[in-house]
Amino acid sequence: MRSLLVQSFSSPCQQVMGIGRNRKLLMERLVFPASCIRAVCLHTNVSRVLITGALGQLGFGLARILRDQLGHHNVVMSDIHKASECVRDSGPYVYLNVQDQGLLARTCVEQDIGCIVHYSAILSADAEANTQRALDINIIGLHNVLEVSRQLNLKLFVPSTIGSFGPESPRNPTPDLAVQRPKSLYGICKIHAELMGEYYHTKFGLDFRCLRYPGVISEHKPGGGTTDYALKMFHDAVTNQVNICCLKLDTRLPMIYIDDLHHATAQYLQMPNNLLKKRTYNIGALDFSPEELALEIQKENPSFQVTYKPDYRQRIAETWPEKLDFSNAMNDWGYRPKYTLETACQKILRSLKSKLNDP
Ligand SMILES: NC(=O)C1=CN([C@@H]2O[C@H](COP(=O)(O)OP(=O)(O)OC[C@H]3O[C@@H](n4cnc5c(N)ncnc54)[C@H](O)[C@@H]3O)[C@@H](O)[C@H]2O)C=CC1
Ligand SMILES: CC(=O)[C@H](N)C(=O)O
Repeated sequence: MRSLLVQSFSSPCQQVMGIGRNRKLLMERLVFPASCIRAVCLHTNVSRVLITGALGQLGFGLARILRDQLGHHNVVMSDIHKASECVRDSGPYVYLNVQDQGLLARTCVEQDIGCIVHYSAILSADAEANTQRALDINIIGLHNVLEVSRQLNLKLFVPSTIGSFGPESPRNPTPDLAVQRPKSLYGICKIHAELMGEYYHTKFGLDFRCLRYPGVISEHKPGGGTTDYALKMFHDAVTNQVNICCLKLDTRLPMIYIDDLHHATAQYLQMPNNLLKKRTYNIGALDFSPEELALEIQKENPSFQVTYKPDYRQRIAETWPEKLDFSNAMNDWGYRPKYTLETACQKILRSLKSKLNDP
């Protein structure tokens, strides 16, 4: 019984970690409740997932989903800052600067890592303001992660972005395969990541996986991205009711609600290699302009007002796609986003309001 339980637990993990096909076939015939599977996970010697840059907008939410699937202790969050108590209480957390290849390799060995989710990055607006830092983290950090993954035979997920396309790409819709001549430094770093990952896959057999994320909307505070204008709108809507938007009112961009993004990422990580026809997929969901977002927010907050004062971020945004074609992700591995602009806005605003009232 114990060995069957151990094998059944491995079903989700095994796909993330790339365990053998025969065990997978056996496991597919065994069905156990999730609680039982999770309990066994904690006591089994499986390799684990490391998330770099995990204290940003996306790391914690993905860690939560992967921990539900793989077991609490099998997902290690890492970043260069001190983690909050809430993060430290949630599971393993280590300091890790991705510019230090030795420390990265050592962390992977000591923590028994089988898969890296590489979230460390300098986003588009911040990269324009700090070229050297962006090159150090987005290029050198990526090279370190690729090399360590190759040397230790790890699975590697690196997100790309709508920013990897440029003004010469078809913009509505933008397919997976298109001309990619990005004009922002961030976009140049990300197309480099896509191409290097695919090169390592072809040349060294690295299990490299990449999704081109749209702008992510969530309750998170705005950070260094161009699409973070939307996060700022949500926060301003629940605090001072006025917002100055850094983009023109009709700048349409592809976006996604954070829960859809995390579920898609976790699902893609678990896909068996034989179902993947590509290593890099677009995942779209929503597309809207600042004006359309403001109107949606006004349905919940009628007194909310926006003034449009485009700055350097407008020049970045207008070279990006308006809408992504994500039919390959739907056909090859069953990607299905759930949230509409309306349902995502309601969820974000209600949650921000309740936090404001009960911090
Ligand atoms: N949030 C979004 O809308 C989108 C994000 N992405 C990609 O998803 C990934 C995660 O994005 P977010 O969480 O939003 O970014 P974020 O900017 O919120 O977080 C990035 C994290 O990287 C960490 N970091 C910076 N330098 C580091 C270093 N030397 N070593 C280790 N960590 C370091 C930062 O401390 C930060 O916590 C990034 O690769 C980003 O390019 C792609 C498209 C859209
Ligand atoms: C779309 C992205 O990659 C990011 N949110 C940014 O705006 O830089």
